[in-house]
Amino acid sequence: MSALLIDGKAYAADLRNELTAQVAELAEEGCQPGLATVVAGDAYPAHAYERRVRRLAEQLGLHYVREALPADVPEAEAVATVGKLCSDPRISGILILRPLPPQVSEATLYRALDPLKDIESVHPVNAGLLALDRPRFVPSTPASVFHLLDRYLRESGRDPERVYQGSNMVIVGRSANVGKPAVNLGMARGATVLSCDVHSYRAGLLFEHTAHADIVIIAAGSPGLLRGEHVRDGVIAVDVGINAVPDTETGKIRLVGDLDFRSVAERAEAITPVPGGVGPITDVWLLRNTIAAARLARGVATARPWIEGMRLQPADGLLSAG
Ligand SMILES: Nc1nc(=O)c2c([nH]1)NC[C@@H]1CN(c3ccc(C(=O)N[C@@H](CCC(=O)O)C(=O)O)cc3)C=[N+]21
Repeated sequence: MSALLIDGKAYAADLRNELTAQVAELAEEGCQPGLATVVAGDAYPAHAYERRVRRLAEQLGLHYVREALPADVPEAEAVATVGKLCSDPRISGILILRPLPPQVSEATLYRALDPLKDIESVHPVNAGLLALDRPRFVPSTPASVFHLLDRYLRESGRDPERVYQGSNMVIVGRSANVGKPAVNLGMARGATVLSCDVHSYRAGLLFEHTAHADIVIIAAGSPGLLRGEHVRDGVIAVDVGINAVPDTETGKIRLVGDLDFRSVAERAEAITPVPGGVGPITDVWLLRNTIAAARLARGVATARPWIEGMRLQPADGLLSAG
């Protein structure tokens, strides 16, 4: 079987078009959503992603503010910067880029966020709402995974909910920003979800589990970890890995996923490529959450930033704006 390629770039382009229309709608009401990013230190991944996000925000015509802090920034100063952005009325959403320098605790900085501007749902209140299946914002990477799965299933003529409710979903990787929220999203859709991580691998269980999966979502940060012999024929494989590795022939650095693409594609029904799969949707979804935050701040009833096709109750009915 040679797998169907799920084209994340095309999906991202369609989503971008939707956002263009939403920004135009808000502009008619005199509202310009604003996105602020906080990047501390000089970690390449943080700066590369900030550039992606900034480019898209500017293309969409959002107000954009970038706070760049030095690598030795005291934690209190980073907290004060976030606090300043929280009280800036022009800012609808705030993205704190990872990784942070070691002296700045993610948990401390995330708690400084106004939950209504926390567009990655890293604040405990928003992470809790997501765990309760009532998300205010769905974090962009797991949201992109399920947006892509939803759309692929619908376009292949199936009802996503019925597929999820009858499926074994194996999620490899337990990060707070991808693996764990993805487990919640999978459960909220009725899938039978199994979460694996390095302990599953060390115990020799990982490949036993993936061999029975109908849907595999892998965000392990381990290039080519899952190979064709580790999955069953007909699996739907979603690769969230973004690993920079030297090309074996040219030695040039290239991006690869956590799937051994060629061997898994031989067995899968459908597979996402790296690059060109989940990645390109991520920054678009972040902007989607930013625009949703702007609409929520204006009390626009329809601003229910859940993923279409999910039976998730919107959070804004649950909490006051506090
Ligand atoms: N708070 C926070 N949230 C993040 O989501 C976050 C972060 N910090 N820090 C850095 C990482 C990195 N990250 C990427 C997202 C998409 C691509 C992406 O779209 N990659 C393209 C390829 C890009 C290229 O070719 O250079 C693709 O997969 O097709 C890459 C990297 C999000 N990050």
